[in-house]
Amino acid sequence: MKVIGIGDLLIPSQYIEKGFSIFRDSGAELSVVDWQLKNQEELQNINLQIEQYGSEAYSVQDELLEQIKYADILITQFCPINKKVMDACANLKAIGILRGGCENVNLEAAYEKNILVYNTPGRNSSAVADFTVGMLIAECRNIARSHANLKEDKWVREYTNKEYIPDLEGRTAGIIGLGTIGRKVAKRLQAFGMKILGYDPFSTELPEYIKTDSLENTVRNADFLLLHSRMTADTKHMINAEILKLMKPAAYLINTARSGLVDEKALYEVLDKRKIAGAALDVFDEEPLPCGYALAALPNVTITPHLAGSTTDAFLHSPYLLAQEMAPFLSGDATSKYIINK
Ligand SMILES: NC(=O)c1ccc[n+]([C@@H]2O[C@H](COP(=O)([O-])OP(=O)(O)OC[C@H]3O[C@@H](n4cnc5c(N)ncnc54)[C@H](O)[C@@H]3O)[C@@H](O)[C@H]2O)c1
Ligand SMILES: O=C(O)[C@H](O)COP(=O)(O)O
Repeated sequence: MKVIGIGDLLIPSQYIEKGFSIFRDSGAELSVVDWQLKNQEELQNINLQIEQYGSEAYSVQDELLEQIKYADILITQFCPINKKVMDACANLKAIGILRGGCENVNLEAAYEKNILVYNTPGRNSSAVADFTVGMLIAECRNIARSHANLKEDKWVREYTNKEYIPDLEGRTAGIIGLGTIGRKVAKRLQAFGMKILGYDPFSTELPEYIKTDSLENTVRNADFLLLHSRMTADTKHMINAEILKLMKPAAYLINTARSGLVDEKALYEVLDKRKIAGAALDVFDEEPLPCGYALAALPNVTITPHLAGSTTDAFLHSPYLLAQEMAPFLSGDATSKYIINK
């Protein structure tokens, strides 16, 4: 078996190479190449746009196709594995994706060609869950804006949310999407003494401290509304102007999932008019943020540049987790794994 890892700017080839130690025992022939991107901006735009337009919109350079054409197994995080790539790799039997989502794989094409697709759910779920809690506290306790003010020699102790600064204990977290990350966030917030209410039409076997309700009731009751759903055609703008109207004036919205889950213009309106207390956002309709982005200028928003999943631990663990997932395939007793995005 020839296994080829394709590194990118987020998981460079040296991390993939370390993760290959598990594959090594199977006697596979291992190599790694890099998907050469012009710059970080290109990667981030591709990450977002893949989910919007489908991976066939992107071409992989001919030089890369030449390097990977004999692969039996391809491993990558963000490199588009579209029909063109599958056509170029005549022996391809399996694709391993170092992500929870497989939006950069043309799953239909893989299915037609009988190529198995493996993903790595939860590879950075602890990273995102930790970060989400940090964002929540940073926003409602004015940590980031106080920091920015002090750096400019400004001693400011009062902000627009001065009537809405909550203790977390006893408050309600409304979690939309109770997958790997949503559940880890729930566990962390429960430890703060918060009540956990959630909405996820597909979730099963939840811990007893997570109560579920409709989307509307979850939003109505939340002191903190946290978005952790996957981005699909069905979830696009699920948090629209009508839903935002249901939020309490003292509530905060935290989004470390995907910006498309929220109608960003409607969110701007409710924040600008102080219909909700504030928001903390790691993801945006346009990434990297262009200069003068309206949301960024609001005084009741904490923002970060799509950083939630980026810990060294997550990058290091990803290839190991995927290799474990694919071990049965390498030892010849694969159960078919065709991933269909919800
Ligand atoms: N900011 C970052 O750096 C970063 C890093 C990793 C993941 N993410 C994003 O975080 C989100 C969660 O990731 P995950 O690994 O927990 O995914 P996951 O697939 O484990 O969980 C997603 C959950 O969304 C649920 N869902 C689907 N449709 C829904 C709907 N209509 N309403 C409510 N819930 C619905 C699914 O049932 C699932 O339980 C994803 O959007 C992912 O892209 C962001
Ligand atoms: O950059 C991100 O948002 C994540 O690393 C991608 O997360 P996903 O693979 O779970 O969609």
